[in-house]
Amino acid sequence: MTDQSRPSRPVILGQNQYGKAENRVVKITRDGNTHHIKDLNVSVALSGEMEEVHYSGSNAHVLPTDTTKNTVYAFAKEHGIESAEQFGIHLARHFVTSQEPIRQARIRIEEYAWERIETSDGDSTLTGADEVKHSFVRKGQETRLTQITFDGERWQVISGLKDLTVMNSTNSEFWGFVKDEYTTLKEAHDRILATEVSAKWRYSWSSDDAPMPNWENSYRQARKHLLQAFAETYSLSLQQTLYQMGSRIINSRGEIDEIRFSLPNKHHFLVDLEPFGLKNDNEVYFAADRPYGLIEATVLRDGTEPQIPVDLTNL
Ligand SMILES: O=c1[nH]c(=O)c2[nH]c(=O)[nH]c2[nH]1
Repeated sequence: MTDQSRPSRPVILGQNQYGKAENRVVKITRDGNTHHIKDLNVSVALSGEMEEVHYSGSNAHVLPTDTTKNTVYAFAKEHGIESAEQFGIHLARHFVTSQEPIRQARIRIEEYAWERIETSDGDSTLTGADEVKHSFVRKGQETRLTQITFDGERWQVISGLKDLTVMNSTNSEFWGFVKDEYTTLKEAHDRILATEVSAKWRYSWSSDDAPMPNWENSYRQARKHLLQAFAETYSLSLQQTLYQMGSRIINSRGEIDEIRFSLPNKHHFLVDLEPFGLKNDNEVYFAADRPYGLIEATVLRDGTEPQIPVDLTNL
């Protein structure tokens, strides 16, 4: 618009940008039995000739934010995610070169790092074809917790962890569930299973007359058994995985009698890429943050009384 044609306005538009923020894209690459994860949070901000949509509401220059979201997921399939930089460059170039009014694209990406869970040598219940490398723990330390109570005579020690995020990119199904008139969930025979483990375990030690457990070693071992049980369980529900994690700890650690889990089911939905002529062969997922299923239970040694409060959210 030239200066002559621009209507004079008492209030003018300053810097502006728009796009879809925080597109949570998870890409699984299957290299035979070995799976690789790329887990990104991608925010798109576009700017250019966007005066009219602000002044008059004309959308003639507006590529919908919904389209920018679809582009992120379609590009994950079409171009893969080699690195956050390569992926962001692809996207930015696409928006600026394909849409005349768009003069600048800013792509911000957070990448969440994952490392493989080392499985146990002999304990695994998986055999042969099941033994895929598909289990990951998110990098970054979990928070370790403990609560000590003493009444002058008896001790109660409850320890545990929170924010330990784990994912299996296969070996998880969910089907055969109750269906009523409101049920729309499709049965899943190969889904992602991901959760952020919050676990509190109670030590049987309660008297100064008994030897104290080695707290450092016990924590390390409980964490290890929990992770290995997660990785080595072929899961038909998160509830089953929860029980497996708890029973592995109770069976392997004589000093622990009870364990309480709170497991959010971090849903990963397959993105429908059909509208873009692309087949999504269990590769590109939308990682939803809410709502989430919340699976909670106590697992305890037979013959012991539960003592961990059910709603112990923070120690
Ligand atoms: O492992 C699961 N347990 C459930 O109870 C449940 N419910 C649901 O919708 N998805 C799942 N997944």
